[in-house]
Amino acid sequence: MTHLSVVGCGNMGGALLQGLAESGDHTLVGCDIDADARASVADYCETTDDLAVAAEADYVVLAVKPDSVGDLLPALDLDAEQTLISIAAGVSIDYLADLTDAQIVRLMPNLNAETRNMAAAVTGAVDDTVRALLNEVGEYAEIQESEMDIATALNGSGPAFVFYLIGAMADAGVDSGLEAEQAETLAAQTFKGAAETVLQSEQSIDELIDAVCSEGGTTIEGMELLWDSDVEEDVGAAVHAAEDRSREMAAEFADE
Ligand SMILES: NC(=O)C1=CN([C@@H]2O[C@H](COP(=O)(O)OP(=O)(O)OC[C@H]3O[C@@H](n4cnc5c(N)ncnc54)[C@H](OP(=O)(O)O)[C@@H]3O)[C@@H](O)[C@H]2O)C=CC1
Ligand SMILES: O=C(O)[C@@H]1CCC=N1
Repeated sequence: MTHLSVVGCGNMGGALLQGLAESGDHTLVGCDIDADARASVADYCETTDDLAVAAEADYVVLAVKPDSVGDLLPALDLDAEQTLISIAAGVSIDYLADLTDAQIVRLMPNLNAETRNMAAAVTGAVDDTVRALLNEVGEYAEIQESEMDIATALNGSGPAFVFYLIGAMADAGVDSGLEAEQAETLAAQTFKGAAETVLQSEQSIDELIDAVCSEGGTTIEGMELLWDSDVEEDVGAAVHAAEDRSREMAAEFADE
């Protein structure tokens, strides 16, 4: 039985607790200074505002804003038998190692943990318990720490980019007369199904696009507009803007 605590039960810490609560052989504690944040995860775990209680866990997920890590981590006072799992964007293992004796795992999760569809990137002292926890809430890739900035952009920030695209597709449906709720369901389910198809199919993305485009049909009209546009470059630029910011944040912490 793994004893896991999550310090910071906001958007991401809360999503992890929600996803983990639905399965697995572990006890969960959520620690937050904010009463509303504690209330939001009370269905999924024991809650506390006492850092000392969170610090009793074998695995401690640090899910506070990057700026809070420097004050909070020394206060947790973890030992070498414990594992710290930091999800803070831009905060390096070297920076964390100066502040704790614990084994250090650096994880870039995403908000889809709450539905157990998380895509995560992980590096550092990853052991089988960490792997099992990540398997419970989705898919993960073990990467080099040097790849953390692009992972932060791709799978950490990525849900926001996808939400935006779902919104744009749904808005087009509303423009043409669908009810907002129907349009959102159709757009979101289309993304969900297309993602599952990409994951399960042995065909390439281009082959899958081709499979939807009937000759002289509807899809090719939209695809030709997309191929002639800057959308592909713009989506790539959005990912790289987030990657650049992650690198910039890492440099700010390295200077501290
Ligand atoms: N949001 C996301 O999708 C993702 C976020 N991350 C990373 O996760 C981390 C958290 O982000 P996010 O969940 O969005 O942030 P939130 O602000 O939503 O959550 C952070 C929570 O931590 C609480 N907190 C602050 N100080 C303490 C403390 N000393 N003890 C206990 N709790 C405390 C905050 O309370 P209060 O509000 O009162 O300060 C807040 O409830 C960040 O480092 C971010 O880089 C990583 C991947 C995805
Ligand atoms: O926007 C952020 O900084 C965090 C990290 C990745 C997703 N949210």
